[in-house]
Amino acid sequence: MTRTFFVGGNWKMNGSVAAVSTLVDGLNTASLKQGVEVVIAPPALYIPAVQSSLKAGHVAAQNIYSESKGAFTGEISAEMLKDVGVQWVILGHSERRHVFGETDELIAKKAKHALGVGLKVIFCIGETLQEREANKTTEVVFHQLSAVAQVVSDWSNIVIAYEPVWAIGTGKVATPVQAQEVHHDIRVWLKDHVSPQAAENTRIVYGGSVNAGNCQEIGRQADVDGFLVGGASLKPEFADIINAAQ
Ligand SMILES: O=C(CO)COP(=O)(O)O
Repeated sequence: MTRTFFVGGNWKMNGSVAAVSTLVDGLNTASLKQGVEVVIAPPALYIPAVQSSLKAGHVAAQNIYSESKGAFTGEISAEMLKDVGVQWVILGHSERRHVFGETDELIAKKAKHALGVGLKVIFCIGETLQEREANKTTEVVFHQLSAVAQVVSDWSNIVIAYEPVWAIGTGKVATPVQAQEVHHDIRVWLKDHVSPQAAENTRIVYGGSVNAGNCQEIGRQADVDGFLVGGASLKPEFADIINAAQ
């Protein structure tokens, strides 16, 4: 099975009514390669606006809580996303892990809940610079993967985003070789710990300072099935990144 190239745009906590409209108009009028799965994750408040106007892709939430409803001030649930027609959610993003202290266990609980409700999950993993320098990259990402594998057996609605923490928002992109190495290791891990089918079919996308200049070469690597883009997804060059699909 060939894996459909996937390009996500994570807008993080950026945007305004005017900026959202400009960004969506830009994507709607850009000439985009066919056959690429494009998913945009705006701040939750702007999801309906993007959803009703974006032609070239789907919408994701940037987070959910692990419960369906109740006294969880400030949170939104997987059920609410389904209710308004959202299909995707990003979970385990490095900023959720490091700024908001989300643990592997909480992220796994959220993933299980989201998948159970019928959402698709962009599941982010990645090591810090300190961990990479201590040669702990695979140990860290395998641990992050294991937490989800313990509670989820069907990976068909998961896209794995390998986002090395040191490359996020820093301008320090992983080299194509570095990205390929970790993506390959993740695929082997899936084969050994989930199934050969999951290894073959699961998209593993790269995130961390992806831009129009570096996306071609990273996207050409055998185990890179797309990108999760932060800063550059807020610029016209996002269209070039979509068009870097192999
Ligand atoms: O965190 C990211 C996408 O989720 C990557 O962010 P940047 O592309 O801004 O480095």
